[in-house]
Amino acid sequence: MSEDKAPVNAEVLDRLYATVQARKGADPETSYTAKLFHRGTAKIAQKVGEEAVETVIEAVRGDTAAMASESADLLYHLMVLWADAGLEPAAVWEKLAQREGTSGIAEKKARKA
Ligand SMILES: N=c1c2ncn([C@@H]3O[C@H](COP(=O)(O)OP(=O)(O)OP(=O)(O)O)[C@@H](O)[C@H]3O)c2ncn1[C@@H]1O[C@H](COP(=O)(O)O)[C@@H](O)[C@H]1O
Repeated sequence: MSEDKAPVNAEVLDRLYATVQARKGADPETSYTAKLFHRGTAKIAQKVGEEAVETVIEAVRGDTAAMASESADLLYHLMVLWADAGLEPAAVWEKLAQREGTSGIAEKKARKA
């Protein structure tokens, strides 16, 4: 791998979010992200729902390559939804970090107690 190439790992999400943010106010004719912002929250939310459904369809079909592609579409549209709402990825990463080490079963029991 070349030295100057950005690493392909979860940091790609932070870079993607920065790109998405930078597209606010861009030309909807040349930027798909700007086009989504222009179409509004309901349309962006609809796209997130569609991509989520396409992802789970590929999971049930057992096509992991198609699932990876649909998952990328889903994450991209989710980033656009976050940016539209003014939600920073760091707030989500923090939630996940807070949950580290807590079993989902134990958490659910504590909620019901
Ligand atoms: N990661 C993505 C990404 N993933 C998917 N898509 C686009 O999402 C669209 C989804 O296709 P669909 O057929 O579901 O959508 P559609 O038919 O156009 O929309 P509707 O008719 O459903 O309204 C396709 O046009 C894909 O190219 C993306 N578009 C952009 N990005 C990232 O965003 C950056 C900025 O893109 P622009 O804003 O276009 O410059 C790019 O460099 C990428 O890093």
